[in-house]
This record gives sequence, C-alpha cells and structure tokens, in this order.
Amino acid sequence: MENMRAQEWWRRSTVYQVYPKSFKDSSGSGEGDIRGLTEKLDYLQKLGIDIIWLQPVYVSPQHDNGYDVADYCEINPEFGTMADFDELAKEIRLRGMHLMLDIVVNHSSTDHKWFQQARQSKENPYRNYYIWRDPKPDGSAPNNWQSKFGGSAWQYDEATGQYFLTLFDKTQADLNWENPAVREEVVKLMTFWADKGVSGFRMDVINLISKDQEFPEDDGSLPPGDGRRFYTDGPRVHEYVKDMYKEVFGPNNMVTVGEMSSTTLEHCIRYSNPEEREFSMTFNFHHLKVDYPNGQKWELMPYDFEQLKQLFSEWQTGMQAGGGWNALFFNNHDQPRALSRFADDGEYRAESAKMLATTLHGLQGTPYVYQGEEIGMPNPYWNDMSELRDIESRNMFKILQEERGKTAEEALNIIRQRSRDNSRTPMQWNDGPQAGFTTGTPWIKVDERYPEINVESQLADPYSILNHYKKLIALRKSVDVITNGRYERLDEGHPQVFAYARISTSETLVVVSNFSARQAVFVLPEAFADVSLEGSAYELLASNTETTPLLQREIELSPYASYMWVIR
Ligand SMILES: O=P(O)(O)OC[C@H]1O[C@H](O[C@H]2O[C@H](CO)[C@@H](O)[C@H](O)[C@H]2O)[C@H](O)[C@@H](O)[C@@H]1O
Repeated sequence: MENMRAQEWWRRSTVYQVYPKSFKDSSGSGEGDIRGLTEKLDYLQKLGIDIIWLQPVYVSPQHDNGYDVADYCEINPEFGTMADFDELAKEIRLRGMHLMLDIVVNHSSTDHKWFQQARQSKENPYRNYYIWRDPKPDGSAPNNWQSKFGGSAWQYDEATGQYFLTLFDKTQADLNWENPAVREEVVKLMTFWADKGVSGFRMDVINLISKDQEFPEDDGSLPPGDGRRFYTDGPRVHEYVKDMYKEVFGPNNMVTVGEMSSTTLEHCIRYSNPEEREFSMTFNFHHLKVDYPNGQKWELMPYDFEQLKQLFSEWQTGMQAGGGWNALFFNNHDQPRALSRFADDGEYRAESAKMLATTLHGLQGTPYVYQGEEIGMPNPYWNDMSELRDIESRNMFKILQEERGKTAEEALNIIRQRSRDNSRTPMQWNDGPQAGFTTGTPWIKVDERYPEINVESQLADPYSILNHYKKLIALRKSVDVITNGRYERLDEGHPQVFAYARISTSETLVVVSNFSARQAVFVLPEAFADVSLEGSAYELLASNTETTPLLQREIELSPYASYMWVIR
C-alpha cells in the first residue's frame, strides 16, 4: 500500500472549488461563465492550486443551480460552449493543473429526456430509469420519506397514477441504480468526459444511490426519522462504486472524491482505502453540524467547540487507522462561510480567516479551498428574502412559517445564518463596480464589503489572507509530515484552543489555534517538555500575528491567534 500511496500525487495537492455562476463573468450577462474561469487560471496557478473542481456546467433548467442536469454531455449555453470547455481544459493542462468535474447521478432533472420518456407511460423503456411506486390505498405517498429540501420525497404523476422519488427538489428525480441500463449510462457519460482529458470527478451525494428496495416507512425510532437510514450508504452502494472504479476511475488513473451525505466513518474508510478500489477520498459533513440543535439545520445555536474538535480528531485518527483519506474543508457552496460561523468576521476577520486555514491545512487529507475563502469573504448581510436565490432557502422560509410556527422575522434570521446563498455571492476581484465580477447586473448581490475585501488588494499585501493561503498550500508540498504524519490531539478539552500534532519518525508538526476573541494560554503536554530549549531545531511555519512566538510549553495566544511549527 505504501508504494501505491507514493504514486498518488493528489495526497499533496490542494483543490480549488469553483462555483461557476459566481466566479467570473466574461460576457456581461451577470452570471459567471467558463471563459471567465479561463481568464483567472493564472491567479489559481500562482496560488499554488493543483486541481480545479468545476461545479456543474451541463445543460440544466437551473432550479438547483446545475445540480439538476438535463443533458450530461452538453454545456449549458449560459456558461458557454463545448469549445470554451475544451479551451479551459487545455489551458489548465498547460499550467500543470488538473480539472475535476462534478458528476450528479443520484438524480437527473425532470427535464432530462430519460425522464420525459419515463413519464409517458408505465411501459416506456425509460420508465425503469427512475423510481416509481403506487400510492398507498388512501392515495397518499408510498412512504413518509422527506425531501432534503423540505416536504415529501415523492411527487405524484397524474398521467400514470404513480409517485416518483425525489430526495431533493421536486424537479430532481432519483435515478434507479438497480437498473443496469442506468449504470451503463453513467459509465458512458463519465467516459465521455474522461476522453476529454479531465483528471477526476467529484461525485454528488453518491452514497445515496442505493435504496432499500422495500422502501419502508420511517417510524422515527432513529432520528431524524426522514427516511435517510434506508438510502444512505445503502445495500449495494459499494458494489456500484467499485464498478465505476473498474470501468472509469481506475483505467483513467483519476482522482475522485465522493460527497457522502450523513455517512459513517466505517463507510468512508471503505470508500477511500485504495485497496478497496472505490474513491480517492471522501467528504463528510459531521463537523459542519456542530451548530445544529438535535441535528436540525433550520434551528439556531452557538457551535459546540468541543464537538468540533472531537469530530476532527475522530475522523483524523479513524481514517488513518483504516487507511482512508479525508477531503478537508470548512467551506463549500452549500455552507455558510466558516469565518462567520466559527470565528469573527468583524474586528478579527483577517486573524480568524488565517486561523481557520492553518487549523485545516495542518490536518491529514487533501484540502479544498472554496472560492472567496482565500480572501476571507464573510456571509453577506441579507436585508430581505427578495435578495436570496437558493431553492432550499426559499422553500424553508415558507416551511419555517407555515409548519414550524416562526414569524417572518424569525424565519429570515434563521435563513441569514443557514442559507447556502451565504457562500454564493460573487467572487470579489477588485474594488471596482460589482467587485470586478461582471460588467452587467449580477444574478445575486455582491457583498457590500468588497471595497475592503478583494483579490487585487490582497495580492499586493504580503501579510494578506491570500498570501497566508499561498504559504500553507506550498508547505504541504515541502513538509512531508503534513501529508504522512500520525495525528494526535494535544488539547484536553481546552475551552478556547484547538491543538494537535502530526508525528513522523523525523518530524513533528505542532498546530495551536485560539478559536476565541479572548487571550488564551495553552500548555503543551509533558512529552513536549524539552521543546523550549534554546537552539532546539524547530521552525515557525505559519503564524497570523506580528510576533514570532517561541515554541515553549506555555504558549500565549492573542484573539484568534494560530501557529504552526515543525520540530526536526
Ligand atoms: O447534510 P448531509 O445530509 O450530510 O448532505 C450533504 C449535502 O448534500 C446535499 O448537497 C449536494 O446535493 C444537492 C442535490 O444535488 C445539491 O443541491 C448540493 O449543491 C450538493 O452539494 C445537500 O443539498 C447539502 O445541503 C448537504 O450539505
């Protein structure tokens, strides 16, 4: 396995996630596009990025911003043409970077020709591409499973008198992976993109593809009682993933990441241990639910810091022990900005952004940087619902009032903190009109703090958040212990500090971060008793304060201070 791992270049890589609609508009349409991304490749190369994860640019009615695909092998005209895509892929290759595409095959759009055929009649050859069930005798849905975007997971089709399954929006029909023809279609479409030279895939909610064929009622004995236990990491999922590896990922030597919704450590070890021949790595979301009271995303509470540290530690230790590999992230297009959620986006914005970055980039796994994170973009302030675009947020705004007894103001306050649109505002390139994102009217508002927070100003400042990211990305390539070191948590329930070590035979990395707005003192465990000796061989690799702190047993940390040292 060690030999196999050595060849896996992506273990030292950093991935940059591009939400194309908000990255860079080259045409003045108000929406980002492929050419806009091509214009910015030099920026990403200079940042040190190895892999660009491009979110869906396929033909789609855009009810869920591209996660509702109507044609898997054509480019949505709003994003450009296939020639634009080919040009992008070529320019990425020329810069020595890699392109990773988003593959969304738990479901397709109901606009897809397969679904349009399937709904014609029960006898149509495409009927079995989707999941259809008869109503209960009283005409209601086949079971009580809930859509992740709110409401029943079943949609009634008047014409044929059956329900079809939609775990997300009602226009995202779940594909029937039990049908070998569907699996063949998926291999075919992935082969199409592999043949175009893409280096890998990010597989959307891929652990939901195998459903319990009994489709049982969820009796609520296991929270959240919405049916997910019957389709999450389901009965045949590993078989299906292994087939994709055999047909596409393996032969094309691809880097792949599976997005694993509500998953377990045991399954993620199986998905990402190279001996299993499934994925290169997995995303899990447990650490991003530490502010969900009783698992409820649409209720508010301050985040549980101890739980956050425990979850990181459990996944670091568990994945190491089982030979799995983590995709490391604090931000993505579905999450509010981590800076506003876990730290301070006001007075200590710069310190906070660097602290979160240092904490994450010292861990084992492959780090993902979500556009705007590298300049410390915070959640924007939403004045009212008319400013929001996300389908989930709009559905939930209604549900919170109609079914959960919230006033409009309470519902808006929840949406402000939880909405996926928090991370979807346009990338802030400079302090010009619309932050340099578009010459037109942006599809979603630009955060008003852009004159202060933008790429251009941070490129010019050696101490900027952007340059801090650049340094961390480079360190992963030069300091071996960051890739291979054993993880050990160092703080024992410290109320403000997260501290850990990464240990190999020749190096020890120490990362200490203050997650609070107060001064903190942290004492390293006994094993580090001798590190403060003058002249001992340690080096400060990353810091977010103006001081150069000594590595000694007792470490003082100013608000949101964070340090990374290596001892050799
Ligand atoms: O919160 P989890 O149950 O662990 O699920 C993880 C995320 O899954 C969904 O995200 C992805 O699929 C959606 C449908 O294709 C798409 O809308 C989204 O953009 C994808 O990333 C879910 O929407 C997210 O909220 C969860 O975080």
